[in-house]
Amino acid sequence: MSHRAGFVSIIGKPNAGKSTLMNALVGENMSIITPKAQTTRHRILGIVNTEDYQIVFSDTPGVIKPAYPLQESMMHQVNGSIVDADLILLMTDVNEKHDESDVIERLQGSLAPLAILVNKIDQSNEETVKQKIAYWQEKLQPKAIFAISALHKHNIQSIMDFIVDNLPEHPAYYEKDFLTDRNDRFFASEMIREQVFKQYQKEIPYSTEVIITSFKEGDTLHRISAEIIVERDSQKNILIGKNGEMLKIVGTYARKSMEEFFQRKIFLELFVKVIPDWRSKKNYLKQFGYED
Ligand SMILES: Nc1nc2c(ncn2[C@@H]2O[C@H](COP(=O)(O)OP(=O)(O)OP(=O)(O)O)[C@@H](O)[C@H]2O)c(=O)[nH]1
Repeated sequence: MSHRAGFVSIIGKPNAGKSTLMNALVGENMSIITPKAQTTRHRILGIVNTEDYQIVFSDTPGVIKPAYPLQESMMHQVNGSIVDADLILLMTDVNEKHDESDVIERLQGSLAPLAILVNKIDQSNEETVKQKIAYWQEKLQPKAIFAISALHKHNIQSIMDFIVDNLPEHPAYYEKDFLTDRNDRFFASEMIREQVFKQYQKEIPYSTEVIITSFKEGDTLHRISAEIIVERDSQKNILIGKNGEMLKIVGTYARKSMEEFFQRKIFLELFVKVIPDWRSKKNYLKQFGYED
């Protein structure tokens, strides 16, 4: 059989479980996962290679109506990955109460085959799952519908089989040892951002960006320095916490994630910096990698 390769985009609302699925499919923790919506801000490629095929997955930010320029950039990345897709996986939460018209609108115009994934069935019952499947069947007539639990890796293999069956015949797009388009600095910054999303409430996570200012690689130890950027002095105080306690917690957990990811000891230094309104300023968004 000849070689197959293609781009598979995972699209859906915030919190549907896209990053959890991508990690389950790729078998690595490429995308950070938190209980808060809008955790993923960039399109991230995760690549699965075998001798016979190459699947290039795109995890994408959740579809929202953008309220500020950072979110506009996030939605450009969603559109880009829909345009590129050979196959689209539409991720939906079985318990989603709102209609998903904004997601469906974005998919219009795409000719790529569509599979719908009804996720989090571990938090549902047979009757509801059946109703959801019937709903999506009628609404979009997809090529396939899967009831899954990304978290418990339930039905993941059926999705993989479907994808491989539907991949176009094509030579590999990337070298076969290539697993992602992102570098170690990106993953390091994401592991810090993950802790900011987990440890703080309200607007702090959404007002935060993480910049790696120094990354010195060693055989047994990586030395990493990072700046956590917030929008206001009040946020800086919350981030640091009384006697620096909160920042210490972020640093400890982020360091542990990094040690596991890089399989090295990590020395991590964190600084907090205020850049007023960075999420709305094109020059900062560009500098932070959001505008292409
Ligand atoms: N119970 C249950 N929870 C899940 C499942 N899949 C994902 N989750 C949880 O849902 C939350 C959101 O998961 P993510 O994978 O970050 O969702 P996402 O769609 O990438 O979110 P955004 O980055 O906001 O677009 C996390 O707390 C996950 O653990 C599932 O199958 N069952």
